[in-house]
Amino acid sequence: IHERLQHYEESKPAPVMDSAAVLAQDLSEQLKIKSENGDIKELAKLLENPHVKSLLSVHDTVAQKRYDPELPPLPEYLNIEESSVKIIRLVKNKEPLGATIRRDDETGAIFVARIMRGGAADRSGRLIHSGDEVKEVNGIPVDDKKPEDIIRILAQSQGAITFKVVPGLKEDASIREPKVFLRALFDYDPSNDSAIPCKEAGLRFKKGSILQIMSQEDATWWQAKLDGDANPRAGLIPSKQFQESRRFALRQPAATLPLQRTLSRRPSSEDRSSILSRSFTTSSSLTHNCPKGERFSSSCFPAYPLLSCPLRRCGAQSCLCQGPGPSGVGMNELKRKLLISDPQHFGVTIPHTSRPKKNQESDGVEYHFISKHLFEADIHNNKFVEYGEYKGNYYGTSLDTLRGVLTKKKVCLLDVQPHAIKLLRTAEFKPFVVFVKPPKMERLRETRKNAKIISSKDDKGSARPFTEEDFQEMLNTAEMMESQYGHLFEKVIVNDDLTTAFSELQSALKRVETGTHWVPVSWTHS
Ligand SMILES: Nc1ncnc2c1ncn2[C@@H]1O[C@H](COP(=O)(O)OP(=O)(O)OP(=O)(O)O)[C@@H](O)[C@H]1O
Repeated sequence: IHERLQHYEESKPAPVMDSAAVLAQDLSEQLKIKSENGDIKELAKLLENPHVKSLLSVHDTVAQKRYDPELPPLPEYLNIEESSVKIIRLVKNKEPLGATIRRDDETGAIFVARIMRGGAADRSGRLIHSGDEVKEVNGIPVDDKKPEDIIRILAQSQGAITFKVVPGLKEDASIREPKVFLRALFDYDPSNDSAIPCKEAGLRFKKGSILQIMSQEDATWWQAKLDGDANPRAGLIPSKQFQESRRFALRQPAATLPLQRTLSRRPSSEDRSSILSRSFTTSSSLTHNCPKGERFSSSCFPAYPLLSCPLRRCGAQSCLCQGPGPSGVGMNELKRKLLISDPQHFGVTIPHTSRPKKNQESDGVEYHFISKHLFEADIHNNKFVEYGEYKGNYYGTSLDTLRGVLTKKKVCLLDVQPHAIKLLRTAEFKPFVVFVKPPKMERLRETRKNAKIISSKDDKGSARPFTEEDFQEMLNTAEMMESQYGHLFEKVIVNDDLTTAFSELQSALKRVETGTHWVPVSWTHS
């Protein structure tokens, strides 16, 4: 009946009047006076029929929207506990009820542990709440039952289910909770999670999925939905705090990320003519403006969040950050291709240096040449996205040069270290961070057969063919970087075949610039 009536909910039939019973009564009185006609007699008889009278009375009740049952007053002898019992009838079809239960170890009482947002119980007008004590299900007392038995009764029931509950006192705070969106930074499968209170209620998701957090009422188990999922019912996921505490407990002593990429890069103008390869961090004497505790070292790994900060959909982004990628993986090659593909649309920054200008160089072309004193003052005033020192000279990318590219309405292509990405993750720069990673060893050997790497080990920085060690180092570094900084990357591109990787990068950028995508809420405030 419930399902059939739902059909009428859409057409919303409106009553012509809400006092049909009174009208029928009046009519019936008048018809009695003129009872000689056969038809009139029949109509009068019909209107006197108790079933018709009841039908019209029900019609009027519905038309007047007087649904609330008129309950008899509570008997005075009822004790407080009995007076707080509620009988609830829910209509359930094949989908799960959307509630989990728990048993109090001391008293054996069964409680509603949580109501899954958007589930059948939740949609039935929030009649049941977490914290309610369940006394009976379909007339069967549950105090001697295990939660599994009750779940079985519930799973087998269809149609109306009757609960007798003692309402809990706790207010359902989650109704007022704002719904937040987060990006998952790990894969989760509830069937492999021994800690989850109910595996069936768990939500499976993949790293990178956007989760709509429906309830954070429980500090350990949040309720979430996958963004865009038509199923209205939320599932359980470990809360941010809980997942991070578990990961912390399991964490291995952190390995040291090889300084290879940071230390192996060479001053650009000395080694490369291309304006795109303005890397300047080169020797082991390098110093970064990396905040304390965020260098590539074992003792100070950043706390890697497993769920991102709150997100919101937003339009185009202004700055493409590549990196940190392993040396030789092809970042400059991809950057060069992008710039050639649309020089009006993409731009790069020109670095600053404190080294003396060479004869063939011009200020503002290869570098902005400034004095060591001024460079140090700019470091002090946090004017650099990142900087380094090589052979006693400073090299760095300033925030102002980045702003200069952006004011020309260009997308700035930057190749920076993780700490710099963090610095740039603001409403002003809105970076889209791409991590370029190498393919498997066999494919590296195949694709890089004729490619040359610019050697960082010899000081002249000459180009030479890739060696097995280069490939291995590239793979190891990529793995380390992904595991430590994966949460900063919006897109991971495997640079196997260069043309394929390039078109993947191009279409990702196009999507970002033309469509909407998820960015931290804080970026959308300004
Ligand atoms: N997919 C690919 N297939 C074949 N060769 C490639 C591919 N990608 C890049 N290369 C070649 O590998 C070499 C190194 O590439 P590139 O200079 O772009 O790396 P990089 O990541 O910028 O290195 P570094 O950070 O050390 O400057 C170049 O000769 C480039 O042409």
